[in-house]
Amino acid sequence: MTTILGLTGGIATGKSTVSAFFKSKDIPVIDADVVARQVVKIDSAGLRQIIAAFGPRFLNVDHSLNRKQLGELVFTHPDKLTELNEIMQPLIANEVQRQISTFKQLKVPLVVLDAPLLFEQHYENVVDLIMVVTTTPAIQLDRLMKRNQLSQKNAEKRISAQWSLIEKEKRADVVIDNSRSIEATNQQVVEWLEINHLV
Ligand SMILES: CC(C)(COP(=O)(O)OP(=O)(O)OC[C@H]1O[C@@H](n2cnc3c(N)ncnc32)[C@H](O)[C@@H]1O)[C@@H](O)C(=O)NCCC(=O)NCCS
Ligand SMILES: Nc1ncnc2c1ncn2[C@@H]1O[C@H](COP(=O)(O)OP(=O)(O)OP(=O)(O)O)[C@@H](O)[C@H]1O
Repeated sequence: MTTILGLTGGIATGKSTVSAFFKSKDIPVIDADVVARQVVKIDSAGLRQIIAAFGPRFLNVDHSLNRKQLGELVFTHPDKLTELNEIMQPLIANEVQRQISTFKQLKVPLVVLDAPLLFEQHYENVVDLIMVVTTTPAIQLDRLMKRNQLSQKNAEKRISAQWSLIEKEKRADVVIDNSRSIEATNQQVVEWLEINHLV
């Protein structure tokens, strides 16, 4: 039997940091952000749909998607984010399901699904357990501003495009506090995996 562990949290709370730890332990990770890039790669049907909806100004000269420009639009215009989600979420869900089926056929014991929008896009029924990586709102804002070179106002808009951390924590099987060192975070993950006989 395959256990699917959903890994989520808020933007910049540390999902990629925790998923890197799983990968270092040879536990396979399906990364919804990576899938989201695959479904809009150059010449894909997904990219054609986006350009039809948003216009050719969102293409780079090499005909790839200009992610920075599209991000700036959708995270400051909620109606545009809804439109983007309507195009992208079915494409992402399809590919995620395909990858999960493959791992199940191969009887891989533990697979992680790293999905920032796990709750918002209703992946609860796709996973067996949910791990929420969290931190304080102040640390989240600070890490996001630094990583993406965003003003406080734009970082706050990106945070508010997702459910609040409190709502996500309430629905978790385990909450990992990523407010201190990465080692302290990894230690919490290992302890929980061991207690639950997942490694
Ligand atoms: C708007 C886009 C082009 C901006 O690209 P960019 O390279 O700047 O950001 P990236 O994809 O690395 O996402 C960074 C983080 O933003 C947050 N985020 C991304 N998409 C969304 C969304 N639709 N709603 C809320 N938050 C989102 C997530 O926390 C994600 O980890 C891109 O985020 C996108 O295509 N989003 C729609 C697809 C999606 O929903 N992806 C999330 C996987 S479920
Ligand atoms: N414990 C930590 N201490 C200091 N910095 C950290 C810690 N954990 C993560 N960071 C940094 O915070 C930023 C956000 O972390 P990360 O990219 O893992 O978040 P994420 O949840 O995957 O983000 P996104 O939702 O955008 O994909 C990164 O720049 C990362 O290097």
